[in-house]
Amino acid sequence: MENRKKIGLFFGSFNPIHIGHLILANYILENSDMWELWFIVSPQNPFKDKKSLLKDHNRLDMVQLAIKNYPRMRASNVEFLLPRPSYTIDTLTYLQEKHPDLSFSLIMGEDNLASLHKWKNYELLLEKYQIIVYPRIFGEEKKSDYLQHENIHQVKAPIIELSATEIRNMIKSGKNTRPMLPPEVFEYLDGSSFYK
Ligand SMILES: Nc1ncnc2c1ncn2[C@@H]1O[C@H](COP(=O)(O)OP(=O)(O)OP(=O)(O)O)[C@@H](O)[C@H]1O
Ligand SMILES: O=C(O)c1ccc[n+]([C@@H]2O[C@H](COP(=O)([O-])O)[C@@H](O)[C@H]2O)c1
Repeated sequence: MENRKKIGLFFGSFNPIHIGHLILANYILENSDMWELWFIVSPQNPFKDKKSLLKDHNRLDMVQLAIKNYPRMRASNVEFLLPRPSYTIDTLTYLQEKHPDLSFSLIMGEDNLASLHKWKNYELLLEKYQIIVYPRIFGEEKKSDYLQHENIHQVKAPIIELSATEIRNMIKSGKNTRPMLPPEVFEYLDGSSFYK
């Protein structure tokens, strides 16, 4: 019988964190036996376009601002300190060794599950960790073969189809993004030149 405290890990670049992320995180905390949910801010990925990617610490700052009134959410910079590119299995292994008293699960959209077979050591990841999968509207017609796996748990979280890319584009063209961002994140960006 598992009696370690459960922690849900939500990985992303959070460039910036938006209300889609926050609504999902809150839904999972309120509808599961998770003790806490940790946002793992991914560092600048050398394989991705860096042009509009803010520095690691700016994205971490925004996550911290967004969750300051959510005591069961935390922001983690663990991947800033690990070798790059960051592979999820390596981060999970590191965290599990550092916190043997905690039990980590991965939170993932259906879109990411569809490409899980391309991830580093995905079989090990599936075997050792629980994965919570939430719905996304995405192009892939075929549902993942792993949906039936015993370590995959589907949740019916509401789908708020916002993307950070859309928000960055709106800021660039001078449009109002206030309703899409946590208020503290809106203020942080509004007073800066980021994405403009
Ligand atoms: N609206 C949303 N609702 C729930 N999950 C989301 C939403 N948007 C993105 N995610 C998921 O959150 C994680 C982190 O997202 P990420 O930082 O890549 O945001 P994004 O909005 O997809 O960014 P970008 O548009 O820059 O690619 C990813 O696993 C992604 O699939
Ligand atoms: O470990 C891997 O091989 C791996 C491959 C692709 C993506 N990921 C993780 O999935 C997270 C979301 O990926 P993406 O491409 O939707 O930004 C990202 O933060 C990575 O931590 C991990």
